[in-house]
Amino acid sequence: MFARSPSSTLAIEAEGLSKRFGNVQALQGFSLSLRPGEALGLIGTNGAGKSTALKLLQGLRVPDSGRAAIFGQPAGSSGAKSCVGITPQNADFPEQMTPREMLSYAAAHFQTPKPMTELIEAFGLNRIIDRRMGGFSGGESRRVALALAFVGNPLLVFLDEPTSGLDTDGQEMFQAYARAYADAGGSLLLTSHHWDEIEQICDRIVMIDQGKQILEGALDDIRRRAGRSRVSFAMAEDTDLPAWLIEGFTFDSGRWHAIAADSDALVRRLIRDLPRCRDLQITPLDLKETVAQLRKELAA
Ligand SMILES: Nc1ncnc2c1ncn2[C@@H]1O[C@H](COP(=O)(O)OP(=O)(O)OP(=O)(O)O)[C@@H](O)[C@H]1O
Repeated sequence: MFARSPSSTLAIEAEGLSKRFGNVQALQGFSLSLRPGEALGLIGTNGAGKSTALKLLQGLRVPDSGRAAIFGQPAGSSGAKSCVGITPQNADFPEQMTPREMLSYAAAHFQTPKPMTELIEAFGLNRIIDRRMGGFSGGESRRVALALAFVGNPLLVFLDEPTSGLDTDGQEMFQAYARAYADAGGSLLLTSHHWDEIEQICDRIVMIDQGKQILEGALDDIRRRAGRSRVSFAMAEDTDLPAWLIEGFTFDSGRWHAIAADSDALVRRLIRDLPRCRDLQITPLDLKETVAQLRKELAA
């Protein structure tokens, strides 16, 4: 379904990338290796340096220091570009063209482009594929932009906030396609503020804060490192509860919740002190909670 990488060469190999804009150190000493078939999520607050990192890796900006290679070729070189799919920075498509014309035009530049039918289905373009793009909604343009990233059947795709402006259907379609792309050997680097999207697609995350990498690892390792689970049970908010429980738990949507390092011990205590509690559950933390927990520990 998707192109396979030619060898075991790393899809991305970046070392010590730094970029300053005036007084702002947008990125400092950014290093990254991405293997074929890996999906990596770059996360961080607004202004953390994510788009800057992507632009340096795409060769759209020149770093002040450091170097980056794409499948062994300098970022921004024609060799690197031929391996890469990106979404256009602004989806200001020519108003008179249709998505079919635009995608066909782009496809003609690649040796083994994706079949049009696959892109139409993957990104839900059937209703708009033959409409002129003048007047397209933000979400419609975004769907075309995402299809453009994949049209050349690339070995590596860069996606900067791919689903911003997309409706739920569009988000789900994109997530399924991106995950299938990585499972078939494609490499993917995306930025997103949607934690659930990162969890759906990515194997690994890198977190940036004020231009510096502060957390990196496979999602499973990061969850293990956080070493916490959520313990929750169903009970009315106005129940008379033991004092220790009121201090440690919060109430939300009909359930009491706590984050615990030793969930078994907490459950034993609950059963002893609150035998009436119902539907006791131990669940893993979601990515947002896991990262918040690790950041708390790093700051301590
Ligand atoms: N061309 C530029 N000129 C001046 N400052 C810039 C420029 N590009 C980025 N910056 C600054 O560099 C910092 C990093 O910006 P960047 O766009 O990489 O952040 P980001 O993590 O992608 O943020 P967001 O989540 O808001 O998109 C910010 O403080 C931003 O204002």
